[in-house]
Amino acid sequence: MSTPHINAKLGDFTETCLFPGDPLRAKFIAEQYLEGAECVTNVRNMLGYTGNYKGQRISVMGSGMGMPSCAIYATELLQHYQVKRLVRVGSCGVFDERLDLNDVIIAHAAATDSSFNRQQFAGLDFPAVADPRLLQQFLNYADKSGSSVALGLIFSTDNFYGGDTALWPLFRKFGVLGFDMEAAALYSVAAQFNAQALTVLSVSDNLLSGTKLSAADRQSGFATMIEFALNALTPSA
Ligand SMILES: O=P(O)(O)O[C@H]1O[C@H](CO)[C@@H](O)[C@H]1O
Ligand SMILES: O=c1cc[nH]c(=O)[nH]1
Repeated sequence: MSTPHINAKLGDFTETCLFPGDPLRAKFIAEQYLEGAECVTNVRNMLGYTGNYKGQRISVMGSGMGMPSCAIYATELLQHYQVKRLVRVGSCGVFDERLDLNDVIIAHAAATDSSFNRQQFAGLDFPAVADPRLLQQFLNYADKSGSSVALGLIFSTDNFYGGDTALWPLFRKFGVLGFDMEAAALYSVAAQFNAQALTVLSVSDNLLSGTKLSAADRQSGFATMIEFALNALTPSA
């Protein structure tokens, strides 16, 4: 079987799939962290892999950038490939002086400027929230391992370059830690298919200081976030 955007066979994906935006980050995770990783899909170079981490099978696939792309891959994985759990391991920009490059954030919910969720939900406001059991699992692992993670809201935007900085005080007041471009749609697509989703982000852009990671670091860095997510998903391994 295949879908318009995935050419894997049924059974090639495991129930749990890491879901970075960058397909080359997916390749990096597979090659650096998964034993026996095999590429299971490559349509449009949106690479997906399955391998073993500490003896447990796990998949990783790119989502692309932005909510429309993320929603296409999430839908096909959940609807056709029997994936049950999507964990976004993404990058983000922050405007909070307590956070800096490479810090790790867990987004328990996402506000958005996108109309995607209203289109999904009959024009009404949808609460884009992480799966509570998966969130608890990650928080428990953070406590147990002493991992430093910030827990908060994220703002998923359609507009990487055009954000209005005048909104930052409002966002701060409401607990928004930073920006990504996918979490809000990922959470509604997961809800639609009764699946679990969580977003973990590593800071790539400090919007206050203007410091930012290189393209190479966004592709092949983020070890703290990647190892945190893999270990939180395999706590007994
Ligand atoms: O690094 P990824 O996971 O792609 O996430 C962030 O990076 C991209 C923008 O550079 C957007 O997709 C944004 O959400
Ligand atoms: O959405 C994003 C991702 C990374 N950095 C940003 O500033 N925004």
